[in-house]
Amino acid sequence: MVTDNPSVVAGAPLLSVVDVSKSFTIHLRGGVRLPVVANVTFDVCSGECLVLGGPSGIGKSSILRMIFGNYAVDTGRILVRDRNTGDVADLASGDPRLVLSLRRDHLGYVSQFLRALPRVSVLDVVAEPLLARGVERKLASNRAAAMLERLNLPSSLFNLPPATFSGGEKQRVNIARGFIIDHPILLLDEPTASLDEANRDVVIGMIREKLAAGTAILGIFHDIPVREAVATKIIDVAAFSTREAA
Ligand SMILES: Nc1ncnc2c1ncn2[C@@H]1O[C@H](COP(=O)(O)OP(=O)(O)OP(=O)(O)O)[C@@H](O)[C@H]1O
Repeated sequence: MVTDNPSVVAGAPLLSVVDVSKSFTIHLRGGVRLPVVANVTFDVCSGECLVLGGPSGIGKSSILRMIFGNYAVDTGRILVRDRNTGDVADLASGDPRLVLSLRRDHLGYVSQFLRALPRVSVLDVVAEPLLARGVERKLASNRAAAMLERLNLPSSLFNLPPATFSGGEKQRVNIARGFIIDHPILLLDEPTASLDEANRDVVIGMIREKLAAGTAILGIFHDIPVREAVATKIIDVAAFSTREAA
């Protein structure tokens, strides 16, 4: 990591997960607790793509959701480092305002499924993160269109809401929205699961560009060619599991 600020430790991780554990309480089953992971500990540095591996149901998506603040952690810390100042914030113990500000400035997340408001056009769905940061509408729309064109989404779809799109089309909209901002940390939950080979290759290229620009990426890729193309390190989440895979 290159910085002019002496307070920043060169090569310090942008994301550190420290001794995190998580169990779910199933209220419909009389409050039974299902432990999922414990002692989850790893770092992700600038330019690194750490892949979470392991069997279905072992807790990979839950770890991403905890890091994005969608799931609360039971114990442990999720440390997000500011790459300019070196300041570190613990998302795990932060209030919702801290979580929102870390999402705005540090954490991008591409989930498996697009959650879009009804009647909002694809262009607006993708441009929204830029508009929220004060980018002028025309410029934001142009950048959204360029991103969607790169992902081979037909321009005839740009002004439609994505609710009725195919799985692969929705996934490309989701990727465009997640990649349009240069977040220092990017969380990817199977971003290529519904894509054909040509579009998968486009996404591999986009991920590699982010890495070259210094983004710290944490991802889940069941697709082995994608994993091999982008991973700098793979962690087997079974090592943190507290139970058998589902
Ligand atoms: N909100 C929730 N409430 C209750 N249990 C949950 C919840 N979210 C996840 N789980 C359970 O936690 C376990 C881990 O799920 P998770 O989705 O993290 O696994 P995964 O490794 O990502 O699986 P896959 O590879 O199939 O996507 C599963 O047994 C799942 O049923």
